[in-house]
Amino acid sequence: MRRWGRAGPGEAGADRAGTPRRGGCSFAVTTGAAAGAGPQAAGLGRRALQRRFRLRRGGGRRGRRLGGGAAPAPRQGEAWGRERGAGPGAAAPAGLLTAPLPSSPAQRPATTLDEKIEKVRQKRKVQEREAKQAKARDEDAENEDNKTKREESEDFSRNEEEEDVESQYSLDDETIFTKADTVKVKERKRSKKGEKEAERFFEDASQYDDNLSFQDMNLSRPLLKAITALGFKQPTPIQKACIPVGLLGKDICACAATGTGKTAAFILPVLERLIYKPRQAPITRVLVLVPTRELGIQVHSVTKQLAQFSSVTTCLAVGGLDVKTQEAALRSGPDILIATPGRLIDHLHNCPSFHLSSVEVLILDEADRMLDEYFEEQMKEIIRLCSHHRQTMLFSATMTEEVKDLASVSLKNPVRIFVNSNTDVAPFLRQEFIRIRPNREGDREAIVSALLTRTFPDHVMLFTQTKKQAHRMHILLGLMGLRVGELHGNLSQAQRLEALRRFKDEQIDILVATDVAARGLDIEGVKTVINFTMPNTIKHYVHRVGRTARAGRAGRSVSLVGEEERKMLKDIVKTAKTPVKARILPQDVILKFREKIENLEKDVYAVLCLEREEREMQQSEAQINKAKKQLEAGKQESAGEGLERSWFQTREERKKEKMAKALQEFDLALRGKKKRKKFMKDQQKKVQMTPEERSQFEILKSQMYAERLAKRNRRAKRARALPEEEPAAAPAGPKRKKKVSVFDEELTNTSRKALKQYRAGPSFEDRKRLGMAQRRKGGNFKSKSRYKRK
Ligand SMILES: Nc1ncnc2c1ncn2[C@@H]1O[C@H](COP(=O)(O)OP(=O)(O)OP(=O)(O)O)[C@@H](O)[C@H]1O
Repeated sequence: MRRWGRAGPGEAGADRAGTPRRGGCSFAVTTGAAAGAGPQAAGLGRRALQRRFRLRRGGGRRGRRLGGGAAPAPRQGEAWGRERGAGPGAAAPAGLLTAPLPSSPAQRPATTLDEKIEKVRQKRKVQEREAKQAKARDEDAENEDNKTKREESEDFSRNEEEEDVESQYSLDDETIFTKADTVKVKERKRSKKGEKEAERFFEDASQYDDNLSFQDMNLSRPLLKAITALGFKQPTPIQKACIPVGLLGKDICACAATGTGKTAAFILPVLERLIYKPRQAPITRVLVLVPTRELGIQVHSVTKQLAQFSSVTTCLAVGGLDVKTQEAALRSGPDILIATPGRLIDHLHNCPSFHLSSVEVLILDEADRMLDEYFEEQMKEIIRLCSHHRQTMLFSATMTEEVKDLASVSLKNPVRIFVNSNTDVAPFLRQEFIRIRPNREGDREAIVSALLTRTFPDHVMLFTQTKKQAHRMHILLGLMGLRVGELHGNLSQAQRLEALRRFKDEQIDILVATDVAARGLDIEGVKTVINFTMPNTIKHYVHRVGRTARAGRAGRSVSLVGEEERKMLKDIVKTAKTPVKARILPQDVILKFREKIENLEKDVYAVLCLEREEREMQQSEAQINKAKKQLEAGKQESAGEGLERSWFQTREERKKEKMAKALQEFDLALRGKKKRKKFMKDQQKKVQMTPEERSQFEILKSQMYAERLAKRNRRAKRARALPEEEPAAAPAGPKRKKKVSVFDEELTNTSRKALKQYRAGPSFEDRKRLGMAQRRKGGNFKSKSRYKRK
């Protein structure tokens, strides 16, 4: 039962692609700047035509599966395409959003990955047709009577050109479709210990008035109008709980499941405050920090939609978009600033008139991520620069409860609002798992391909652990004839946004992504999330599967679980509120797909080769451009224009800092058994380092240990702690007594008698003996005496 939801599809505010409605927003300008994004390649037009041809004929696998009623592929270049004046199929080269490209070879159009895949597919198709014709000719020679039959077949093969490709790359074997997967309910093993009560360390307002409506919340008319325009009928539980507390100006630490409307829960009270108490001068009063650029764009878009009937101004400052435009927008003092930490610090250091001392409200969306080690230094810097008298609000679906983790934002009497526990998945999510046996790890690609071809053909997000994996899956699935895109950190910002847009506009059916797309993204209509491998932590899992089953809708996640990932699966089953399912694919289907993938390996290689060639070309062109730019910069510098931007932390610095921190902890851990044990435990709990970082850390660790050891050996030792020097191997023969000097004897003799004598000073006989000796040498006994005491 849905208790809340939108008023209906296609209503106002449906545009969540980040297209702003009002001017003055940096995103609008910068996306506009990206307009030049490469021309639309001819290959794409051909592809669209082929697809239309296939649908018209009612043939083709996809057409059949969709009941022949599938709409033709959306016209490329619609929506954003018109605004940006670019063919969406063409990915913009890196840096396009940040600087105008010089007019020279770099403007040479690059082909997209999809075009390369299509090229390889076409080539393969020609080869196969030729092979088929050759085979037919052989048969013809053998049997003259079948001549007419052969002609028919050739005719057919010419006409059904497209069908050939489909059957080769997709599925010629009908059993693959007819044989269904088995789905069983997974038994839940309840923890005997029982659930640990959450530590209650500040005021708790997790209980909310279920009958509260937006009208009861004392929100201004412009906000109520915007809420209606967005199609929100009832507030969601987190909105019911948070908005009244937020309006009181209290600090909040909130947790609610994915897709339950946390963005509106923190933006609405803030907008109300800004409308109620208008600014005297143009200053930034609200700062919203988010971990990823795409999320920044989305939060900015939601904020603009909610503020559309008020005079509140907003600004977006995230990486990958034009710096100069953002600087200009910041100088105008927007009321609300939405930013990623890195770009914000960049502006704070390089834009003299911009500061955070006027910030009245600080919001951390995905707060647990913002407070983890990755952003630690940047967050310290930002919080240092913010006003002390501010309201702070923290939101996440996996909100931490550890006081020490929250300490850095110095919350003042914060109110804890946990509508869900921090391991709860979205309420209408159906979770499925596919077991990968230890010796069948190589089946993952085949299983995912089978799922996407047979069961979940569209509106799917496929999460992989690495960028390389994501890229390979894009190629592989593309070669199978599926409409795929990829989203990860190896792409330029323009390419990332383009992939997202194509997925939202249903130009592609499957988006292969890394964890960069796991948090916060609200893409309407995602039906299925597939995990190629389980993520590192349950938190990551909750966010990944949270890309579906949003806003009261149903969704499904299918995760492949290897032997090593079973522990996480057990934890998920334990905390699940609805039964978790186990899906089993028929073995012969998996085998069929394995075979298909093996046959496609050559084509994958061909696509990779095309990519490499193109990359090399682009690199040399980029070098030429760089040299050109340097020449120009030289001229500008001499004209006094070349001002360098200063950076808070370079990537290298951040890496070094991370390493230094780990080493510091290790150093501490060396000092005691207890600390060492704790350190080891903490290390296990922490998010894993990359293999390179781990090996570097291990090297540094051993170096450090050696240094400590050397230092310890160099340290001056106490006489009594000195180890006895090992006597050299004594020569054979009678033992000779070692001659000990008086000096040695006196200094090393620690017997009670000798010490007493030392304290009492030299005896009369000694003094006499030494005095005589001194006088003989012509010295003064008193001043030169070895017994002289201080
Ligand atoms: N009161 C409401 N009624 C109907 N739909 C709503 C309401 N509030 C928010 N939504 C919609 O719910 C969807 C999810 O909202 P939002 O992105 O804020 O979720 P979230 O809790 O921040 O998710 P995540 O944890 O993944 O970041 C959005 O499409 C939003 O428009």
